[in-house]
Amino acid sequence: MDIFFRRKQIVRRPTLNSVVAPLKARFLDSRTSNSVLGFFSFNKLTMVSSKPVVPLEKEDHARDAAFMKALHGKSTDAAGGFAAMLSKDKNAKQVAVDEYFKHFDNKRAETETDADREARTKEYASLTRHYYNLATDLYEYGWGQSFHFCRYSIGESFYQAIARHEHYLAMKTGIQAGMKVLDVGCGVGGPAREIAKFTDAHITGLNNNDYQIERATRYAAKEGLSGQLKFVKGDFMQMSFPDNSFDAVYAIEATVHAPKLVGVYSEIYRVLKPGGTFGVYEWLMTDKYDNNNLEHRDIRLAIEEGNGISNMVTISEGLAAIKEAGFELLHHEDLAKRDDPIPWYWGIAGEVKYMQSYWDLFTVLRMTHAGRTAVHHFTGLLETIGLAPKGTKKTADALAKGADGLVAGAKKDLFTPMYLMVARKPAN
Ligand SMILES: CC(C)=CCC[C@@H](C)[C@H]1CC[C@H]2C3=C(CC[C@]12C)[C@@]1(C)CC[C@H](O)C[C@@H]1CC3
Repeated sequence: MDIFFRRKQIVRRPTLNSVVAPLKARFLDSRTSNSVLGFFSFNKLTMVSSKPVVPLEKEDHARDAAFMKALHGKSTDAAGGFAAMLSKDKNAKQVAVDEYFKHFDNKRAETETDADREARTKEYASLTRHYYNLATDLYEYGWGQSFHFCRYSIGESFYQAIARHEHYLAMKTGIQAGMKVLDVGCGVGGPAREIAKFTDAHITGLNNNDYQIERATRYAAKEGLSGQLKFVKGDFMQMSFPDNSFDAVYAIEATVHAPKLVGVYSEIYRVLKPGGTFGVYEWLMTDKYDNNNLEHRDIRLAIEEGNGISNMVTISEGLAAIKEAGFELLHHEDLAKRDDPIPWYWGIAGEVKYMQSYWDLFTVLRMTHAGRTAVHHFTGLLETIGLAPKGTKKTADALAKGADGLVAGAKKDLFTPMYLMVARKPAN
């Protein structure tokens, strides 16, 4: 409480903190007495051939569902990202902002230590969940409902290219009609809907963010796909599915949120049937990345902060992780290295010259520097007049900084968002 005097009388004026603190307390985990909005407990470890890989955060689905309701309320039903952004609860939003940015505020590449990175990985699930509590509406507004990059060809529209990237992974993973398929880190379900229509498979989307699950479920129903698709809440480092439950598994630019890739790949291996295939587009630093090089570290940290990532690793580490999980690697390739006429990052780099049709203009302008500057000022204005909750501009700025990191990483050949790995769980 902050105290000030009015007409010789002491009046207690609630500060944002005095409102937010009880809200944080409401989401305390009674079992651990940790603030599970941010902290973790060592109750479980992922194991690879009986070796512990990484401590896992304790899950609490009831707490997450309550927080989702408090923060997003009826905005789960809003027609588009921008409309949804305006109707959040401002105190809950402050909690999400604090819980996400505590991992990155005042952290600089110059002074970053291994302990900073380790602290982030210990809270991987809360970090990512809060990132998507903050970023999902902006993603939908600026990009659509498929949260990934893609390759582009001449004359192809933005959404056609996005769908083609999804079809390609479905094809490489061998997804067939009637198969039971898992989508790990499904976002709001754009790829799952497309792949379900493309292949006639049954797809389960796994996601740790309740808001995205609500939106994914609603979009699937709207397209009449509820019988073919379902969306399940859960941490991909500790899945609730029994062993050997899926014919195929895919993941599109999602497993990078894991604290350790071998952890999530091992869970995928466990739930996949023997002989089943796993296909992934992975975000990785290339093997040119040198953690002792300040410029490289700066780029990696900007990508992590702007994209909700606790610990991004290199291509060699990604390949080692998939093998360590037990997979037989069938194919691996950096698709960013294909000889494409249009680079994957052109949209976020604001290179309008690559636009393929005037129809794309509306989509593409929102991704460009000009579009981002407009969002920066507009969200600032909306916050000032009280139409958008505090933290909206900070989130938009972090996404923009992350986008600059992605472009710098791509141009310096330090980063790829489309390292394709296709792997098989050996048949018994
Ligand atoms: C975070 C991971 C692992 C994957 C998401 C990939 C992309 C869909 C996003 C990465 C950077 C994002 C940005 C936007 C949309 C979604 C991404 C391309 C915006 C264009 C949304 C509108 C904002 O005003 C600017 C954003 C820049 C970054």
